[in-house]
Amino acid sequence: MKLVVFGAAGRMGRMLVTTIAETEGAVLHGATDRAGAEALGKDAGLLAGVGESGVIITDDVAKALDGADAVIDFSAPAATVALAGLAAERGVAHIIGTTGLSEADLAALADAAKRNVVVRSGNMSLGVNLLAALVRQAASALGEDFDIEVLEMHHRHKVDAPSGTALLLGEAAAEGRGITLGQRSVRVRDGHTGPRTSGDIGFATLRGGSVVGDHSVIYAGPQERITLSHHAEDRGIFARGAVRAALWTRGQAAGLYSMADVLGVG
Ligand SMILES: NC(=O)C1=CN([C@@H]2O[C@H](COP(=O)(O)OP(=O)(O)OC[C@H]3O[C@@H](n4cnc5c(N)ncnc54)[C@H](OP(=O)(O)O)[C@@H]3O)[C@@H](O)[C@H]2O)C=CC1
Ligand SMILES: O=C(O)C1=N[C@H](C(=O)O)C[C@H](O)C1
Repeated sequence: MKLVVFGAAGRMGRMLVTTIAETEGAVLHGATDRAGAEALGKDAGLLAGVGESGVIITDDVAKALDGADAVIDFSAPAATVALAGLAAERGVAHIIGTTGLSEADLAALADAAKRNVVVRSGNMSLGVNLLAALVRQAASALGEDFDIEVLEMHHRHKVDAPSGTALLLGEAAAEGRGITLGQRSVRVRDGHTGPRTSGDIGFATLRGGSVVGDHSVIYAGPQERITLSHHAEDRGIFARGAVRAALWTRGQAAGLYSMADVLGVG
């Protein structure tokens, strides 16, 4: 499969270039980054530290997509939405790891998925997608006397909150409870908040240092507490999931898929 890495100079972009070089059946076909980025004109493999790839990082996305099978995109919301249209026009499958997407962004991606194969997940790792299935199951088994709180910590450079993974886990808990997350989520608490409303799903965000990604779902009940957690130790887990998703798209019908579809969990 001929793969393009969009946002190739980023933390995940460089990890993706490395993972593609290590994956049988995957070939780096193109690498792009933002107009004006310092990395433009550099070899993507050299920048990632895996040796010369012969693929030069460009801001000409249309040209990079030419002849490609899939594009892997861990960038920023506006860039992801713009790319969705370009990829759909060319029939290049779109693997989306970008988080911090608004409702309008998600609607635009769903629209592109009517005519293209799109895989989107707030977390591409096997562990988190398995955790989501466990979170759903626990939420369904426990009643509203168990308060659900989602806690996450990430590195100091992360720009969106709550994390895509926290929202994915919150959605899983809401599904287990048979409720709509948007109507019951509490994403910020500050000042005199009053007591907790039974049935809400709360979120708490920590930022600092070089933490790759820690997530816990806490079920706080009367006199007991259950915690389900995942600790990401290396970005390679996300990149391997994304490349696996790209290989999985071969022969799939147009549609919006999740990592649970790719991994067969959940
Ligand atoms: N789903 C998952 O499993 C995971 C998701 N993520 C998500 O992936 C995204 C990227 O994370 P990370 O790699 O740490 O961030 P970085 O900031 O390191 O990388 C983002 C890259 O995208 C580039 N970019 C930004 N805007 C554009 C644009 N308009 N066109 C082309 N390229 C653009 C950036 O360029 P520049 O720096 O010049 O702006 C940068 O090279 C985030 O949303 C993060 O939450 C991260 C890890 C796992
Ligand atoms: O920005 C990150 O780094 C990460 N983002 C994703 C998220 O928002 O959950 C996935 C992972 O936790 C790392």
